[in-house]
Amino acid sequence: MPRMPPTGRLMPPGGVGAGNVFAEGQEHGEEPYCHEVRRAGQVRLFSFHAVLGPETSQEEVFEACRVERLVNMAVQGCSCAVFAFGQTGSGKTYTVTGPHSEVLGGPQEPVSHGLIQRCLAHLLGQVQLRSTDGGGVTLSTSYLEIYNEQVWDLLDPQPRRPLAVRGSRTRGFHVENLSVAEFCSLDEFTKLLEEGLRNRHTSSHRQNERSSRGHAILTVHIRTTVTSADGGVATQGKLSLVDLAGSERGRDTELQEETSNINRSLLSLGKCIAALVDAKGRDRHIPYRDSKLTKLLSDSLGGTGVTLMIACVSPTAACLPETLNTLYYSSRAKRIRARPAANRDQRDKLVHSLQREVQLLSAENLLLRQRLSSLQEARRRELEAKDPGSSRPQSGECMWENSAANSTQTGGSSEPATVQRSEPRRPGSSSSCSEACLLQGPGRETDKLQTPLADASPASLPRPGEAPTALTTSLPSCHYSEPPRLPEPCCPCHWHPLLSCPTHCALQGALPPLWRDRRSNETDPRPVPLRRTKQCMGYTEWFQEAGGSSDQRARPVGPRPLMSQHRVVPSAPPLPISPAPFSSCSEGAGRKAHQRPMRTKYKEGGGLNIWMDTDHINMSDLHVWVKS
Ligand SMILES: Nc1ncnc2c1ncn2[C@@H]1O[C@H](COP(=O)(O)OP(=O)(O)OP(=O)(O)O)[C@@H](O)[C@H]1O
Repeated sequence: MPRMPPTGRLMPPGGVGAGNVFAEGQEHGEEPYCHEVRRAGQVRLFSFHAVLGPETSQEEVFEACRVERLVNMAVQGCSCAVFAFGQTGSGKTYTVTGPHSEVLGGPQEPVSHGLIQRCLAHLLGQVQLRSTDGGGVTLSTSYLEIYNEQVWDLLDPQPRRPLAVRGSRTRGFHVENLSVAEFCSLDEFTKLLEEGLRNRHTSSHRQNERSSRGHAILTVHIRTTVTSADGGVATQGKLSLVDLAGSERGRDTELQEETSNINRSLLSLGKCIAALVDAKGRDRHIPYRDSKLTKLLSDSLGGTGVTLMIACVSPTAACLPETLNTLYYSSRAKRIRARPAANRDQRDKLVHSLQREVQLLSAENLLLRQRLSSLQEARRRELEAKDPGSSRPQSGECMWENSAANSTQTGGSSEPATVQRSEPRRPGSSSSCSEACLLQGPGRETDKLQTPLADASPASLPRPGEAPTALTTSLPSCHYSEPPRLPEPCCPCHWHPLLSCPTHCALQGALPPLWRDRRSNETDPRPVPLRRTKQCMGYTEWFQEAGGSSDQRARPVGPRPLMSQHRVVPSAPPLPISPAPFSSCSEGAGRKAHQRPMRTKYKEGGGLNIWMDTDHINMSDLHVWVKS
């Protein structure tokens, strides 16, 4: 296909070489073609993946640029883009949509179809193939123009005001309220395309009778749904066809503002390309925010997309500086390395993130169990060393009973009870609780706890005043034979394994603190402070909260329910986190300079940020986390 206007076919002596279209494809891997630019004996050599002369047909351009491959990738869920870039009047619009006169003046000859129509014909063929295989595909399109740094909806017949470009973590940069039209056939699409082309801003100037004054971006969204039973995933692919406005040296005062806006946004695009090529590592800054064009092309340029750039040049000697600019620009763009990846459906993404969460929690569980058993082992050895034969709990003894006794003795004083002062024994434990219960019980019982919690519907959750039957029946009777009396607290934070108590726990060095529930002591006249926010709730408290109606929860007067009676007390003893490798805090609070975020845990009613204290973690812990 000839890539130059008919007026530019004459090559003046000593003028620019004959190649006009330079296809830059990030995904091409074959031997590049070279293009020579000569002037006054000087030679500049550029290499491209394809160089197409003036005689090349539209069909040949489509094939040489291998646009079919991009369409196939878009069907598989990638974000693909095709840019036409170059000087004004060099044939960008012609390449992308075909000649103006034909597109807008009646039925277009198939032979002059541009890349857009050819891509769509191929795409519809692919969709048909897929639907015969049992997969569903939904096609929709949007068409916008960036004119004078304002975004206009080309599919809106009466656009009243420019649209805003917004950025979000999930959607990236996008245009608010942009119309998206669904289509099923090439005819339907052609109508939409013609409507869009009619709404474009064009002007006449010396180099082009009908020059585009803005950048046009046509985006085809390809959403696949899974209907086959092969376990495939739903994807959301995107194919963007971009007809950039031509770079030019503005002499015409009428078009001065348009020209400077065009040049400014092309300059921003050039800066982004340079930054993408030069910068290395994750911390690189790409100035996408400099213009709306770069914002909207950010995912195609530097994200997980694949981009093909078609550089159009004019062969006249007068255009040599612009030609060289275009060739430098596109040579640099060629050096961007793409990392194509399919965009999976949000639901699929969620499933994968939850699976990862489960993995992390399993690793955490394993780590905590290991720590627990090593502490128990150390304690047994210590006791054996002190008094041989007395360290193993006798039949009928439970290590936690002493703790309960201690708690009773202190009679509700706020002095913290620690293991150093007395041997802790689980409250309410019976004679059947053995050493194995201490070492392995936590794991078994955590599993038991999790199963009914996972299956519980809100209706099946216990209300205040009711015993949590589903849970109590699944646990050893020794743990629920009487209302558990919790050991005295040392600070407001509960014994959630991931919570740290910077003051008390560090001092005590053995047990993390337990939340002292003063409400269990009806004679205590002191007001009950609200110790923790919902964001910090452990699952046992969530269980209580979920069980009661809001009315019951908000009851201001009267005897308060004995919360400890409804509390599901996990049988695992408080974990020895001293000093704590993990700590948590609600959003934005408690962050220290030496703490680095590990991950975010999703919880209902708010987030729980988990931080890793790098000063207090040992390498084996780190290994587990990094590996997971
Ligand atoms: N290969 C070609 N064969 C025949 N005519 C062409 C060719 N390329 C471009 N033209 C004609 O040259 C003129 C300018 O082309 P076009 O509008 O596509 O340029 P452009 O690069 O989009 O310019 P601008 O940036 O100003 O919009 C048009 O009339 C178009 O039909």
